[in-house]
Amino acid sequence: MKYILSLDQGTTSSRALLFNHRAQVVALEQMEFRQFYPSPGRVEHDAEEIWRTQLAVARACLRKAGVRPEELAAVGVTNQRETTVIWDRKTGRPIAPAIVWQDRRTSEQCEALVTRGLEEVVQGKTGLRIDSYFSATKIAWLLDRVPGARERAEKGELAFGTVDTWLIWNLTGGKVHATDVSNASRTLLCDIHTCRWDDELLQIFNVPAAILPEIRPSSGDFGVTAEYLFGRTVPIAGVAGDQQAATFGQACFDPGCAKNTYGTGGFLLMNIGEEAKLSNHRLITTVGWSIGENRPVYASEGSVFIAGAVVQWLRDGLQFFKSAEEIEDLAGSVPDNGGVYLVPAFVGLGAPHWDADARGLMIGLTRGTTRAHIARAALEGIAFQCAEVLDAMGRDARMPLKELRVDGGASRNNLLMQFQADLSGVPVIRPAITETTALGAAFLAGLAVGLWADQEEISSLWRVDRVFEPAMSDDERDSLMNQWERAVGRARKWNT
Ligand SMILES: Nc1ncnc2c1ncn2[C@@H]1O[C@H](COP(=O)(O)OP(=O)(O)O)[C@@H](O)[C@H]1O
Ligand SMILES: O=P(O)(O)OC[C@H](O)CO
Repeated sequence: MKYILSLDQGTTSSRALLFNHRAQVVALEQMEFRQFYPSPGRVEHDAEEIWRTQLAVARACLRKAGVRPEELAAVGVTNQRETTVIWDRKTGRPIAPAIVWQDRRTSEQCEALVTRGLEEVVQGKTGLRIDSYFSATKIAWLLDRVPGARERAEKGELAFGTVDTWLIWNLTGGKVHATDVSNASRTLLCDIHTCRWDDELLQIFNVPAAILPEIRPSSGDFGVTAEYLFGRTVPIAGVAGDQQAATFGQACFDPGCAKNTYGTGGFLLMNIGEEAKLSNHRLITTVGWSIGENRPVYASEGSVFIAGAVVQWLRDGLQFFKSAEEIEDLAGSVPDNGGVYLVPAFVGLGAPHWDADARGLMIGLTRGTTRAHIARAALEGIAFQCAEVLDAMGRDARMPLKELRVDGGASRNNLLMQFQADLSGVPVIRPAITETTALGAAFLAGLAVGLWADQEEISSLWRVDRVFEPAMSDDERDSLMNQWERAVGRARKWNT
């Protein structure tokens, strides 16, 4: 029996999962690590702690399952995206804390680039917006602030990587400095049409080429693990950013197939095929993955900043209930929202509004409003935001969405899933294995080493747990969406 060890390095925890050839989870280990908030808007990680926890859970996972390293067919890596690490190639030590994707310290630099009129050329090449979310301005910030760093980077003494690259470097004992196309496409430095680093972009963002990793296909050769880590070498054969990996793990192989992850935030990705079409509706275009030498597959992406986090807020901030699951019964105890709308714009609004100054609001309150109505409005607010992104995706792709595949903690909520199906007018499908991120990396690795023959075989491993069919009339849906849009209109630009 052969297994795939999948390393899932997320924003708040490092996880390792072992999958067998039937794509079943054999063991899972997880460790949280520290978040640093040195000042408002800044979020940092200790890259060495990321590596330590990742290695620890990988070893613990093998121990727990009683699987020997020689039984591993390959290792897959998937990761929080955009987070930026720079280290010394000789010592392997980071020159500064990692700047996390949520960190807004480079917002001003981004605004300056937009003012210089560079948005169009950057969007045309990268599919992204000029925003501090992505890696490029984080790299320049580190090079300009850490004494001597820029000079050392130009001499080739320093290495940059997103978290995948950092893990691969450490897994291979410093032998491989590489990233995959999906992670490269999140840096603002990669031309997504050619999947190469682009000189004009490097110049715009002031990043020296000598610091960059090699870009490789997501399913392919990333070297082997150093012998001292697991007792023998194992090929690293699949690498992808976590949202792209989840899309692969959901077997969204056909254009028009979309997935939504309902975690802290919501990440919607739709397969748009082998051409990097840009969005006309304020979404971003990103590389999904590439298999060996095949053309890459692209995805349209919309991020909703607050999804499951609104449930956490009701639980911890307002003490509505003790555990997140309880929201379903509370919200289900009333037949509808009673006219209440909750726009969870706690940190502004993401796609498709991109309004950093929007703030949360609750509207439609009457003397008859109860906690149950508010709980229901909170769940509905998650679905409304996702429906707006889906609508933008549908209009961009000019193809009707066939179904929405879901995963993430809040996808366990049946009321929410039914409401999402009702609003979107398409079936919402929850798979049997909801560990789709780790599974996607495992699939990419397994394909490269021949554990699975092709994507058809993978599709046959993906199984449905439950389908939520839309059951709402068009009139009712239109009227709800209309009210939601009015509520969003009032939340926008509040912080100005
Ligand atoms: N039954 C539920 N109904 C609604 N939200 C839930 C439920 N269970 C968990 N959540 C929410 O899902 C989120 C956790 O999901 P998870 O996929 O683990 O997120 P992340 O990977 O972003 O940490 C939390 O924000 C939590 O409030
Ligand atoms: O680690 P997650 O699941 O919060 O995902 C983070 C995303 O990759 C950020 O773009």
